[in-house]
Amino acid sequence: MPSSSRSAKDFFAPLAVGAPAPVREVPARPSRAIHFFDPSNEKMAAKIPQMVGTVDVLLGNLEDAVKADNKLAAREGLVRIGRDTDGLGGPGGTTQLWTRINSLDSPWALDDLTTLVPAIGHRLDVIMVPKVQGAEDIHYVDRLLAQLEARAGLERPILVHAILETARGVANVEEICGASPRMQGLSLGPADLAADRRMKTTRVGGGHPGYLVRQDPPTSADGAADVGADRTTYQQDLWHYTIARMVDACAMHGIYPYYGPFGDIADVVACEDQFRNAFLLGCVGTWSLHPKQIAIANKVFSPSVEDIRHARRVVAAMGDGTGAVMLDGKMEDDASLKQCLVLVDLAEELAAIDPELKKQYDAIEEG
Ligand SMILES: CC(=O)SCCNC(=O)CCNC(=O)[C@H](O)C(C)(C)COP(=O)(O)OP(=O)(O)OC[C@H]1O[C@@H](n2cnc3c(N)ncnc32)[C@H](O)[C@@H]1OP(=O)(O)O
Ligand SMILES: O=CC(=O)O
Ligand SMILES: [Mg+2]
Repeated sequence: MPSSSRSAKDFFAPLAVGAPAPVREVPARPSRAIHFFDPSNEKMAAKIPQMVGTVDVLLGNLEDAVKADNKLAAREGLVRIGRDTDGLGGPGGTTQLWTRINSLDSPWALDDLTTLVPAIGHRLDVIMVPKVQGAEDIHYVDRLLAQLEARAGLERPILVHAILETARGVANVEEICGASPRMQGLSLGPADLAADRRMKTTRVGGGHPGYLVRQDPPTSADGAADVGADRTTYQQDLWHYTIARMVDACAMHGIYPYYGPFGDIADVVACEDQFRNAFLLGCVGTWSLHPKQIAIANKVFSPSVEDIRHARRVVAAMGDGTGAVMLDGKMEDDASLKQCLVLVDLAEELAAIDPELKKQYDAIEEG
């Protein structure tokens, strides 16, 4: 039952006469990397046509990281790219086209929506809304999009993705996810969230060496603790709590969770670790801020050949899917089978759009 102020019977009704019918199920389209670009940056914009087909999602960013003086140029640049780029966005697109609009309290958000939907609404797959505080923000966008879609004669609804980057947004995460059938997913916004929570960090995502636990001190023969002794410390994940909440809220509402930005572009190793933590916890993808983060995201958010080999063995060993069996000294049953099916299904979805991955997964059967 969706947590919305609308009754269950009205939940899937269009919000404006002539608007397309809302989706009943959010399409599971691969979106391992949501690659951000600034459409007002001519060098970046020029690279977009050749990036189609090399990344699951291209996102024209209009919000933070676009200078205030360039907001109009970014919006217009995105309209041009959406209109003129083959294979980008819409039902037949090989790469999805998303945008991140400006925040709803900014001077730009209204014009972002009223410009983009009539101009390139047929190409736009998902609109990312930043700094979402509660269901009321989604309801506002939901109704406005329905009106704009009706006026533009669009045949399919544009989906909505919220960034979780305020304390109130985190507190309201379940109602945000259930606020509209348009809700496609959520991304973690660690930079704004850190500021809003008054965390004492200065980074865009990732860990912090000060957030750690330390091994207990050794004790001497008389039982005294030697607190000055060298002790191993273990850096902890600042984002574990929020990602886990986000994953549960998304799973409950049948929508998709994503990690967000990793700002240390040079540290490709820690970036991969952060992405993998999110993947293992249930996220389906992440943002990419720089071209070199696309390959990292594609690698991490595609199940490994080893995992698929194992998952297929469990599926085969479990026969009709009930009971318990032993495989390599380990017990497998209905629950581990379900985990394996998550991986096998994901591999099939990815293989359908990624020929290189398909070759690797197909080779498992031969080998
Ligand atoms: C907290 C948040 O809100 S995060 C989301 C908002 N932030 C963003 O969207 C940032 C997007 N990324 C960027 O702006 C840039 O990648 C930066 C500023 C991080 C680094 O930019 P640069 O210093 O130019 O990077 P670098 O010199 O390595 O770029 C190499 C090439 O890749 C291009 N490039 C860099 N980033 C991108 C991108 N995101 N998309 C496409 N091309 C890009 C550059 O234009 C450059 O092209 P060139 O070889 O023709 O000169
Ligand atoms: O928008 C992203 C963030 O981390 O803030
Ligand atoms: Mg932000």
